[in-house]
Amino acid sequence: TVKLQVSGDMKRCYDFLEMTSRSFAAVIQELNPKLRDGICLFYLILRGLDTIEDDMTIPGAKKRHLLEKFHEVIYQKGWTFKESGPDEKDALLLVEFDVVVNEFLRLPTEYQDVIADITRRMGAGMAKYTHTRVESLESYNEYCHYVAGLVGHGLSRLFAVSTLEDASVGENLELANSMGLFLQKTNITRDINEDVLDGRCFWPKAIWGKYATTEEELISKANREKGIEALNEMCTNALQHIPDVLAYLSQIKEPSVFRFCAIPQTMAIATIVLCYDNARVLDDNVKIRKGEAIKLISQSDNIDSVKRLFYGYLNTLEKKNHPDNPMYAQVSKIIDKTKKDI
Ligand SMILES: COc1cccc([C@H]2O[C@H](CC(=O)N[C@@H](CC(=O)O)C(=O)O)C(=O)N(CC(C)(C)C)c3ccc(Cl)cc32)c1OC
Repeated sequence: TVKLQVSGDMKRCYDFLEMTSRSFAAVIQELNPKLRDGICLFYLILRGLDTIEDDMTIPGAKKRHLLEKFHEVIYQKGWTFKESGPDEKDALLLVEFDVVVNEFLRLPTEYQDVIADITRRMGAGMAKYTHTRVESLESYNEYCHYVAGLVGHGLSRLFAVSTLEDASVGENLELANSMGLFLQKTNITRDINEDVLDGRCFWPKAIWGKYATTEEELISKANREKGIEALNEMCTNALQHIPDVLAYLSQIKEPSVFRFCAIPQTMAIATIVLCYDNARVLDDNVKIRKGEAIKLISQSDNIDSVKRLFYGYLNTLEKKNHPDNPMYAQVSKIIDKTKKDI
């Protein structure tokens, strides 16, 4: 019965994975068996942390304690959390978190150590940002490091520990950090309308504060010209990570690991280029069309194809980048530098 119960828990973990993000769940399930369960569990533990961070019904002090202690909780058999707010979309994961703990404890110790280390550092970083706002560019990069860059670090170390990738992949953590920052900054830039309407804003005031006095004014129709200039500066800030992203992907050799890493990045370049100079971002949550996403998934299976995709999106960006745009010079510089790497 133990065998049956054990496989039942991992099956349940994959059910949760599919509930949280269907498209990405499929890519994780296609990973090499040496990484599949470890990354599924890492993803669910991060999702658990994220659910606590996002839950505005949890009082500040209690939330900070939960975030800072989460790296210990993942070792506690039977641990669950049944106090999530009613609207939390991933609350069920925390209600049944004991299933994730059971499977986490069955991972090789080396995998547990990486996952626990990242969970500890991310939880501490999230706790800090429950009472600190993202104002300067430095705090923007630090916040994105905590919530996304560290995921890049942890995954790169798991790739190396699995021996599917070179040990060097788990050592050059600057490139790994950029993999997280490009994804996170693209999401933050794209989600401005939704976030401001939710009463949150992850755009650094050092950028938007030059174009508006409040977040509401930033997305208002009355202030539209200035809003677009702020949007273009946010896009430019995200675009600066592209050279590191291509350098990181160039070192990944195992096919299933490559696709796992490349698909989110090609989605992100398509999204950030769509957002550039696009007023609709301030009114709506813009997403690339389903057909384009399907094309990207099918063409993100080797570095030459990914470089070709990036080259194509940089050409689209070039056409959207006009000399009268204040970001013109910076964007041109990133395009030229990246095209030289391709
Ligand atoms: C080397 O680094 C990576 C390599 C491959 C994938 C990711 C990264 O990609 C997804 C992709 C994903 O989750 N896509 C969603 C769409 C979306 O959320 O925008 C989806 O396809 O549903 C993503 O977005 N994040 C969330 C963070 C960005 C915060 C790290 C994420 C969360 C947990 C894990 Cl284990 C991995 C990732 C990496 O992380 C940097």
